[in-house]
Amino acid sequence: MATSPATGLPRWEADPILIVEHLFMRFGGLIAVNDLSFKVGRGDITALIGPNGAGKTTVFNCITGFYKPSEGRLILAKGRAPTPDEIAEVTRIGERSLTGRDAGVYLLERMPDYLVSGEAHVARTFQNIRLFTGMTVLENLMVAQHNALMAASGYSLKGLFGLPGWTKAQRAATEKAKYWLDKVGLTDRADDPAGDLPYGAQRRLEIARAMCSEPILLCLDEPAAGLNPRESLELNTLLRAIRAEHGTSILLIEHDMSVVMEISDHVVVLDYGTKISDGTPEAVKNDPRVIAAYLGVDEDAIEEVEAELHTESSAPGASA
Ligand SMILES: Nc1ncnc2c1ncn2[C@@H]1O[C@H](COP(=O)(O)OP(=O)(O)OP(=O)(O)O)[C@@H](O)[C@H]1O
Repeated sequence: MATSPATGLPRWEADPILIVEHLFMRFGGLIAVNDLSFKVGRGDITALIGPNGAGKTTVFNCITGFYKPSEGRLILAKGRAPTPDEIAEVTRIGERSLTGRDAGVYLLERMPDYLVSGEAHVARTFQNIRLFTGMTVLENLMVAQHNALMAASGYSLKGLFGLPGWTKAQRAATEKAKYWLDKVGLTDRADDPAGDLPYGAQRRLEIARAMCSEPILLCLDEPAAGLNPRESLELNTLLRAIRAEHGTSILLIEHDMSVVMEISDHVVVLDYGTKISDGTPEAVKNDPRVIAAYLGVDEDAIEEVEAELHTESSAPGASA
């Protein structure tokens, strides 16, 4: 577990990039997310897991501005952990963010999706792949940089006349697209329609597209869904490289436990919209409430699972 050298606390406590506080999401009478609080450590890979219908995608939709939460605060901290005073100040003044030279505090629940991605630099992928299937692989990565190119054009005709600022921005966008094509192993498919790629390659392209917007937090909704074991291993390598080489914090929803347990620093478990466990992969894996939720047993059976786990771990020769 990555801990802060100064405090010995896990990184998600010592230096959170995202703080989810008392999040509620109601759809009519259904409470999809019920008083959820957790933190995402800066530079960590954090997994949000739970049985089907637990509320995971709803949490993503709240963080990324697709849904406006019924209640709760979603604090994104750019640069460094915010002080309680900074959080209180931005909340009090009713603004979406408070930004300085080296850091910024964003209240994501106050921001529409295009500002969550464009200003707070939170990018996401979807459970059902959403590429522009008729465009080429390269074009998909260029479209992802549309905001930066529009800004360079001064929202004017500069681009049409090929003025230097715009030409430079366009070259930088092409270079970035090439870099990510190489990273995800799709350089030789650059000119093929994205829809022609095999499923695993489309998933990698989605991640490359998200990375082209230079996010500080990358939210991946089931990135390993539909991948074969070899592709799952490649995904693990790609996500580790993104974290190591770009310092991007990653929050992922995943059902594939080989991915979750292998690469996560921190795991948060939801069941029926409520957090039932939060800790290292090892701690969560052995939490009787998590085992019970996945096995679909009721509250009474949790004690039995707990007792069984205890017996197993204290049996002679049992490994820790
Ligand atoms: N827009 C919506 N309107 C009404 N109910 C919704 C809406 N979105 C989600 N729900 C409900 O909220 C609950 C949580 O759904 P959600 O998709 O967040 O779960 P999940 O954990 O992501 O599930 P899965 O692992 O199957 O993708 C479900 O009961 C779902 O039917």
